Amino acid sequence: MSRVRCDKTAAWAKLNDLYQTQGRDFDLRQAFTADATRFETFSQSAPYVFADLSKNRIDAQTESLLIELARETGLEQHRDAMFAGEAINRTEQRAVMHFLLRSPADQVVSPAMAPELLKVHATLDSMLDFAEKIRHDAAYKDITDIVNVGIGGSDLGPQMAVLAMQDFAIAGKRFQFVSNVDEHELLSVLAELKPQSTLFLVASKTFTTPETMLNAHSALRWFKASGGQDVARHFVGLTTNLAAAKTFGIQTCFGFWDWVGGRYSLWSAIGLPIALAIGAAGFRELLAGAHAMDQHFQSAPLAQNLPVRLGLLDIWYRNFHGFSSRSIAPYSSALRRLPAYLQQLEMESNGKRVDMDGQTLPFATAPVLWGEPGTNGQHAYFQMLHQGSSVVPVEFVAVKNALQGMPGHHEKLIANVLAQAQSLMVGKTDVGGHRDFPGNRPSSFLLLDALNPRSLGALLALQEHRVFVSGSVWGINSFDQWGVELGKSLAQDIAPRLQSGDVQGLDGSTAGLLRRLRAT
Ligand SMILES: O=P(O)(O)OC[C@H]1O[C@H](O)[C@H](O)[C@@H](O)[C@@H]1O
Repeated sequence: MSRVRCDKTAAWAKLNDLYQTQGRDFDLRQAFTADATRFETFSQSAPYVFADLSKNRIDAQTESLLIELARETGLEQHRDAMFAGEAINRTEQRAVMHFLLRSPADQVVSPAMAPELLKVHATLDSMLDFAEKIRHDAAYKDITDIVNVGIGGSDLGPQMAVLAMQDFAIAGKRFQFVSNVDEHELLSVLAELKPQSTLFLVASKTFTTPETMLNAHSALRWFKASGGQDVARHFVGLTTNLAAAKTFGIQTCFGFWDWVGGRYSLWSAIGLPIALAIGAAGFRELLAGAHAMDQHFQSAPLAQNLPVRLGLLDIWYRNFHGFSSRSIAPYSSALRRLPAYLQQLEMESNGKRVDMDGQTLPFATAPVLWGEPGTNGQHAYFQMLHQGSSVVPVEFVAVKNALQGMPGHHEKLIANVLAQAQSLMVGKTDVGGHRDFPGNRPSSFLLLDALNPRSLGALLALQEHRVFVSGSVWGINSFDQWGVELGKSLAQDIAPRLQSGDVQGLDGSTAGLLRRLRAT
């Protein structure tokens, strides 16, 4: 499919004019004064997620031009190509079908996808049976600790989701995540464990990632050295590379397929820690929430399509306002790893400066994504959000109904998230100097009725699709990650040099550091 580059479309030129004439000076406070229905116009209900977008620097004209831009760049065709199973990951000649992992077994799909859907459900069923066995079978009662060894997409998604689902997690089992090759991480986890009560999940799409392989081998060595007997019972593989897992000594393996990108893999076997925590029914709820968002993305008109509205807003801010970052502020301690998960999702997907054909793009792409849970961030970097010299759009995530074990806490949390979004926008300019808040600082507000498996699934699928939308308009391949390869191969080159001291061919700085590291 040949597509028009976004900056060559008529809509882009019109958006540019709009920005120069009105967008640059857009004032949120005036916009609310002028339009009593602004909240309704710029809020959007989607499955299990309500979004208030009204505190963003947009009006009806901006949104309609952004939609024109989406149409001109072929967003809908691109989306439909993904859902049709076409190989839209062109640099790796792969389909992008993580949505299939959450499609019900009786979903009508194309003849080409039907065998894949069968494999998905066969694996899902056996993985969930296994999870239930570990959770409830008397034979596995002794397993109290589950250690996921993986990195990147084989760590961030499951770790974030297990933490997010803490209110639903089985009692009596602890979940740990070892990702860093820094031995401190593995050592501190192992220090608390006994081999006979530990289940290791070696999670790696490729089963070649050096950090994961070293951590897994070290865990295996510890297991044997501490008297562990039955490797097959205590090590499970989650991978597309079943042969490599077998060579490692693993017998129980749950597979997935090359059409699942690492950062899109928590719905696959990589989600086993989540299933162990919340059970088969809970995991199916997570998938159902994501599937509902998939359907919304596929079928809602663009103007009422939440992933589309968010993704296009990202374009407006990045390419016209020039905002170079977005802060994500989940007002939920359970969602404390959401920013890290979203960093990989967005920055590994869209952190690219060439189009599908490798041509350099003359405009900016993925913003820097960063954040911490609220209210913690307020006592750290919110100073800059309120009074700093750069405007950073904030995305708040809040939960309406939460478990209320202690009086007052949830209300305080909600009062704070509302107050932050409000004060960023309204500002305060009657005092002068240090005490002035310029206001007019944009934010989006995502509200979940409750944080449960279904709403979490929907929230995450929403984020996946909004990243798809901006990547698609920019014309980049959101599904490869060549940018991580160079560092990997140079690390392989450097490792033996740390032993030999050979600095031949290295740049001056790396050579100098290597000499210093070897000096006695
Ligand atoms: O799951 P694995 O094959 O071990 O890969 C783990 C991670 O490492 C790679 O370098 C990629 O940048 C990530 O996209 C991936 O999630």
